Amino acid sequence: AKFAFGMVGLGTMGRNLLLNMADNGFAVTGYDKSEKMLQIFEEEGKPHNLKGFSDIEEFVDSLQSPRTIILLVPAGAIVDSVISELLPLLAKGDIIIDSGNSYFTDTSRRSIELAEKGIHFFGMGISGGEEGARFGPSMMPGGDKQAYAVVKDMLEAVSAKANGDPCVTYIGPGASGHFVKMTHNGIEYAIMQLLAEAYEILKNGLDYDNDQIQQVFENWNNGRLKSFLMEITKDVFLFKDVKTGNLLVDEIKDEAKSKGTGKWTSQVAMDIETPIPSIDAAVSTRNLSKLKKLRVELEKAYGASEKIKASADFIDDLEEAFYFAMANAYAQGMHLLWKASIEYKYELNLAEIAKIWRGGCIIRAEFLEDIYQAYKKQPDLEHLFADAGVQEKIKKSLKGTRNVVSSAINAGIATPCFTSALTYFDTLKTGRMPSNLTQAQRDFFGAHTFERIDSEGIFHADWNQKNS
Ligand SMILES: O=C(O)[C@H](O)[C@@H](O)[C@H](O)[C@H](O)COP(=O)(O)O
Repeated sequence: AKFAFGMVGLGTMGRNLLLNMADNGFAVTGYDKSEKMLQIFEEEGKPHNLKGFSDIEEFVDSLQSPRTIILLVPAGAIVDSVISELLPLLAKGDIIIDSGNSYFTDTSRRSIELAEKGIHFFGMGISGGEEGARFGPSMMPGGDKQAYAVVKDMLEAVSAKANGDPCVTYIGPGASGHFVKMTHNGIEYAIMQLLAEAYEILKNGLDYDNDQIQQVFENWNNGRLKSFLMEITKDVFLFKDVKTGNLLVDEIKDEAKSKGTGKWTSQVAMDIETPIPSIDAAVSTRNLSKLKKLRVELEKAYGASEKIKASADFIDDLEEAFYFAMANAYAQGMHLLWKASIEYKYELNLAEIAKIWRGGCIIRAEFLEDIYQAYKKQPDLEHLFADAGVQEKIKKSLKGTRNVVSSAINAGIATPCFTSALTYFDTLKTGRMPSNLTQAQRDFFGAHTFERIDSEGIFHADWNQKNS
């Protein structure tokens, strides 16, 4: 019998997703040029008697029609070369699903090119890492709505479940799936940066040792800050380095790497004028962390940060500040999706996106239930902070947040993500901003014109003229 689904790329993610599909009773096969990958796949696939191919023609020929081929290969040119290898072997109505972290404009180009050839193309974000792929990821497929019917049952079966709901839904047309995944990663960067800043405040601001730090994250994971990233963070502070006997985290270089999805999110947000400063701060801070030599030199020149003069309830304030800043990171990401849906005509359902992010993905968290309820209640909600339920919680966290951010600033402890969240919030809730002065200055030095508050029209003033 022919296979229902085929995977190109038998790296860990590709293999794990195939095993997950086989566990759910789907007839699957895989293709990879590397005999080694094929061997590992067949070894791991023994319980299901899984067989793969290193010959692409045999692979395509083994699939039932319409053929559904999932690509899990590195983003970029490799995706295009795999597609051009497959194309001559495919027929109208066949489906290709690119599940790597592809850049959304590449996905929209590919979906247009392939549609002209009668091939249905999906750009599908998959989140949850290797573990997620194996036992239940969150998936964000965008592409041809009709063709989605062919893969819907399979995706729902293999996906993570949150309150019994599958963590997958049809996201929208074209590159909407990869756009949503990119934004997911932007939020992921911000939450990870917030955890790093909380760690810095506890360690260098309050002189907490690793056990005390572990306890704080453990407590937080038992409360409203419960999340996948909080969970792995509390476990990181328990993980010993066999070599030194110390915690492994203390043996790791303080230089963060990145593969680009966070940067893309910030770049697009700038392009469509929807500020996401907490995510920008996380991207910039990873880049600053790479300047190790300069940082050490400047610490010598200017001195290190000081201890925080912490009030008795400072740890409670820190929990409030984390809640506030975390909410800001999600709110900025959701606002970017709201704007992108208009800008790129993605018709995004923000409630459904929050719903599928409640399980399986890296940013899964208790708070996503609040986000889901807010957008379910008001599907056209422009900004999460306009939701009454969220407003109450945000208001309660403000006092603690201001105390933590000002204490860190006074101690010289860098908190770019906490601070940018607070300044973003304070700017966003300012009805009359000082940008009238910016307009005056632009018109003064560049005749860039301005609008008046009392009448329609575009105005320019002769700023050098003496007041009569
Ligand atoms: O949702 C996920 O499963 C992750 O986000 C996944 O996509 C990957 O781990 C990131 O791309 C890492 O990104 P950086 O290397 O840029 O941190």
